[in-house]
Amino acid sequence: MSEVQYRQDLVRYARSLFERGYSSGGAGNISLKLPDGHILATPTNSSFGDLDADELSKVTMTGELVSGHKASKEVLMHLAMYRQRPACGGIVHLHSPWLTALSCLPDLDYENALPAITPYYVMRVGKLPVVPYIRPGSPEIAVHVERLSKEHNSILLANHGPIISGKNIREAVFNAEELEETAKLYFVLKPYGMKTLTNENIDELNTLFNMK
Ligand SMILES: O=C(CO)COP(=O)(O)O
Ligand SMILES: [Zn+2]
Repeated sequence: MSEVQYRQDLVRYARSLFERGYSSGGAGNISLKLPDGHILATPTNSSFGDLDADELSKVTMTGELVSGHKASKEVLMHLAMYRQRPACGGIVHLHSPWLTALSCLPDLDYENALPAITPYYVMRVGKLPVVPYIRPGSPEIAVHVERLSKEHNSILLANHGPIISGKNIREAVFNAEELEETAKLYFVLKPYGMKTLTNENIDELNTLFNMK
């Protein structure tokens, strides 16, 4: 696949997320790993709805701009995740409504914000640890993300939103969609209580269908 195709992919997935309400205004950022080892990211303050493939920010693994517009203020957080997850090829950070609502709950379990309520959540994400609130763009977020990324492909930033990875941009977007749906189900079910999968159920899924 050529770099032009990677650029087109990023623009296409971003627009799809924008059109389905996963991102509004200039919120969120997306990146992918290019075959040359550099990272292609959304420029700071850009909208997922109207990205220009030629203006995307190309940065080195240490964050120096190679070409394009100034990168997202969260690029250090993305780089921290790529460093800890060598098989990761794409990352999505969103302010999607259900996950952001979840990130604001007073009684969040910081070890795992979402219980195992459905098989696809277990297969694609499994656990969702939480980083305490830190202002957007702070390099301190990257320190927490670096610490948690080895074990987790998705992390929730308190009072902010999720950062979700995958082996490529397509898988990262699929993981994001699954996670957002799971957060929505969690809120729908919360007044009624919910039955979660057992450890045996989880082990079976992880043995047969681990997509993380
Ligand atoms: O979501 C965001 C900050 O957390 C958006 O920031 P950028 O526009 O710099 O990517
Ligand atoms: Zn953000």
